[in-house]
Amino acid sequence: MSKRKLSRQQRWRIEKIQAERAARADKQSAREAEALQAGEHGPEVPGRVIAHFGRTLDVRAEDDATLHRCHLRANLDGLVTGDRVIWRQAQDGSGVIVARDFRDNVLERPDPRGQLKPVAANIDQILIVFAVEPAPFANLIDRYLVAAEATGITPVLVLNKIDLLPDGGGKLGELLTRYEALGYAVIRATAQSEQGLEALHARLQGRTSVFVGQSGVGKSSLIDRLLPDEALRIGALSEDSRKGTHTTTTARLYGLPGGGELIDSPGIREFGLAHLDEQQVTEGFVEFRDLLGHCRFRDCRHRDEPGCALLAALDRGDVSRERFTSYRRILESLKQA
Ligand SMILES: Nc1nc2c(ncn2[C@@H]2O[C@H](COP(=O)(O)OP(=O)(O)OP(=O)(O)O)[C@@H](O)[C@H]2O)c(=O)[nH]1
Ligand SMILES: [Zn+2]
Repeated sequence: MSKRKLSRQQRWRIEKIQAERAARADKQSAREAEALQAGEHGPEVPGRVIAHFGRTLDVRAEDDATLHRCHLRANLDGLVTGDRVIWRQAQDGSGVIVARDFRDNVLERPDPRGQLKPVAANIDQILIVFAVEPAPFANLIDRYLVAAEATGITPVLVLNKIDLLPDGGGKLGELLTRYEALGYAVIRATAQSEQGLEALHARLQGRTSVFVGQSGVGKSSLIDRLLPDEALRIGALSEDSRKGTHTTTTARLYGLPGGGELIDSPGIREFGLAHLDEQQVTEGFVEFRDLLGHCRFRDCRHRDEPGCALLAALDRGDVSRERFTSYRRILESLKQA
């Protein structure tokens, strides 16, 4: 047998395997389509993914907020917590997801191999929690803001542990005024008392939020207060997921008793800056945006170039020294990473 013939035969085998695989997938789709057509499922209704475990997902019906264990139609993939979907209910209360709605946005995180993976979708705001103690190190808030800006999701600053704040607000008070002047919402909170969360409750109403922030700032304490009923916190879990290890890793959507929704997972809490490039960092500084494109050189890197619009704004005092230094430091740290 000639070499060429052999390779043709190999090709034929591969094609045969692929055809068989496609046929199997078609068959499954056909079975599903048949079941759907036979009226074994109810009408198409909207829902939201509140957790997912591979090809099995928990979906909350939008009309009555009931939870349903659903599986995916064969041709649908890559759903994440927070996705809005169209699904159909089976007689036993389970369901099949038939379509995914457009996403307003998606939060991504690098997997262990460094590849970006979506973890949650349709988030209205990223609550960046920091605290009086441990005090945020220089640039920390800017780092989070830049990372949040890159997702297109609105960042909100939450200063926790205000019970530990010195009279007059101290240095942190000044810092916050600076961010408020840039247009960021700043919420003051303390997990020490129920009244300490009033501003936070108001901000969470009617929105889907995630909490991020450095270790020890009180994210767990705040979330425990917001979801006081433990049953509520695990209420969404079905039998198998409670037994499995998924609970600690996958993102989950919780309805807050005071209104609003929270998507939470250890991975989301650690959301940071790892995967940004220089342009994203530059655009992540909101006060730079109107200046970008006005430098004399199109490829200006805003270091010491003549006619740099950013440096001119810095000289005029329109851009704060602290923020500009922070910008430089963040770029430096990207190079080292
Ligand atoms: N004084 C004071 N202490 C607080 C407040 N919120 C949380 N703490 C304390 O701060 C410590 C850290 O709180 P956690 O809720 O575990 O912080 P975390 O952000 O979830 O930390 P990680 O789980 O490491 O990410 C705990 O000892 C809390 O009791 C607050 O508002 N005021
Ligand atoms: Zn420039």
